[in-house]
Amino acid sequence: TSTPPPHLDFRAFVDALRSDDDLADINAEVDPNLEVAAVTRRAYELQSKAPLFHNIKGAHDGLFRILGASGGLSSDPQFPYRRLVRHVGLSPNASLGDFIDKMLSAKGKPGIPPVHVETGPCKENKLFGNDIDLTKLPAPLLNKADGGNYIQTMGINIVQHPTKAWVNWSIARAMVLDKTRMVGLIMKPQHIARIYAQWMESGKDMPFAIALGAPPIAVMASSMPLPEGVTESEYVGALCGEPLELVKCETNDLYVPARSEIVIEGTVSITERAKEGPFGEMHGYSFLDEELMEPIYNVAAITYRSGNAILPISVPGRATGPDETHTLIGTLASAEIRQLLQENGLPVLNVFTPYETQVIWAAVQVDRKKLWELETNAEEFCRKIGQLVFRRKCGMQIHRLLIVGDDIDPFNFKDVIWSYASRCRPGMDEYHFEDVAAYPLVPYMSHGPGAKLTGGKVVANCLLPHEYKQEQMWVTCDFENGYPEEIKERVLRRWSDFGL
Ligand SMILES: Cc1cc2c3c(c1C)C(C)(C)C[C@H]1C[C@@H](c4ccccc4)[C@]4(C(=O)NC(=O)N=C4N2C[C@H](O)[C@H](O)[C@H](O)COP(=O)(O)O)N31
Ligand SMILES: [K+]
Ligand SMILES: [Mn+2]
Repeated sequence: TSTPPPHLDFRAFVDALRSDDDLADINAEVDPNLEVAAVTRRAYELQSKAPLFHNIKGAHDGLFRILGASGGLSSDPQFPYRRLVRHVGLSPNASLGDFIDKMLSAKGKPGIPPVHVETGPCKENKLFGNDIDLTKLPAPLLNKADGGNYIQTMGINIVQHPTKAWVNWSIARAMVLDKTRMVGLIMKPQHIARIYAQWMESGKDMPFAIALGAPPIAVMASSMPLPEGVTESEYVGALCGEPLELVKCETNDLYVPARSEIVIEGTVSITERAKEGPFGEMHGYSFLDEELMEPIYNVAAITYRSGNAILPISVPGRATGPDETHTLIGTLASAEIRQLLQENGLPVLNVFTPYETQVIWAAVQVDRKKLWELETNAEEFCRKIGQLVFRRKCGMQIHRLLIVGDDIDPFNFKDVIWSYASRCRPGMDEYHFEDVAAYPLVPYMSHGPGAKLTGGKVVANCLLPHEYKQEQMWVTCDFENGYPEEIKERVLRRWSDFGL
């Protein structure tokens, strides 16, 4: 069979990065104890090529190579989002707006259920029972403060509701605990936690599978807060217009993408917990007192591709050069927030979480002409948006919404911060929400002055009062807006002659 396109096959995705000259094949031996992660972290921060480590110290029997920064910005400044949009089959010059449009393009369409195939590349090698020793795998230590080796940061956590009506795909971190066990974060209101709670009620351990090196477009849907009850694999089918191909797990009834690099399967205990973390997280902090007791994953089988399977990793941290917790989590939550606001009839054009705000803030771009028709005002409009976004799961990790006009590009932080700094009057233009669910991983919540789990959210109105009812009463003083077309054309034509 011919190799599927990059958005449906991880290996093809890696080859596409190589043909884009956006991949560094590193054959020198590299240590999974911090060195691999440090290289990856610097690759994000310098927006270098994605590092593919072919020679990991301690790798054996084809387990494993490591790919870092699969969701980082591309190394070509002309196409900064190329690596991202390759996940969803868009052309190299596609924008973040195109990426969001693509991920929302299956809304309202019926899901296309995956098809079950007999076997696939992920079945080429199988480990059971005594052959399994997670402590012998080169699972990377990602940050000097981490509490363990996080083998799972970019795989798809697959769990099924006990009624079998819903199979959820998400990304949730997990670290090696011992020979056959991991421990991983399972936190409300995430769907893995909702389904886990159902298994607890049923009194049975929760079957799981983690598919690492899964089809890139499936990784995107796994990182997207799709509505409760939506089976991500069916949404991906609708996105692609064709069903995903899945194979059955060895030790439970779950199904995984047939072309995955590595599959870890087993059951999550509903009784046993262990200390999880600390973990260098998405806001750029690793708190040394992070004492989480999280559920234990009991590993019953590991299956993997021949030819040296590849483990993708994410090394979260400061978004000086964004990593997957910014480029995937932020952008995909933005998509669902836009969908929510548009479905509620609000004149919202786009939503985006600026990397410079560590994706804790989201800019909401409003069509001002349509806003006039609502005959509303800042207080009423901002409160309505806050009530919608802050009371839904897709808004969980956003703590500040900036309401900006259509003269502002939400993907351009200089635009966003200009309107916030100059049009949002302190003490009068911000509407606070203290009774909504917070995102506890935000440092001023987990280690801040107030309650940890609720509040700390605000909607900032970055529109002047008259923009709610008429044309803006100012000329923006920049080259684009401050001069007639004829002058701008003349200046552009003569620019090089001026020697500027
Ligand atoms: C792309 C990506 C997403 C992540 C994560 C990571 C990466 C790379 C790592 C690197 C492992 C870091 C932590 C960060 C950590 C995290 C925890 C809560 C909120 C945001 C992040 C968490 C996690 O450990 N637990 C969790 O519940 N959700 C996570 N998400 C967000 C979820 O994948 C996202 O929210 C989806 O929508 C879930 O699907 P669902 O809607 O429930 O079907 N991880
Ligand atoms: K998901
Ligand atoms: Mn879900």
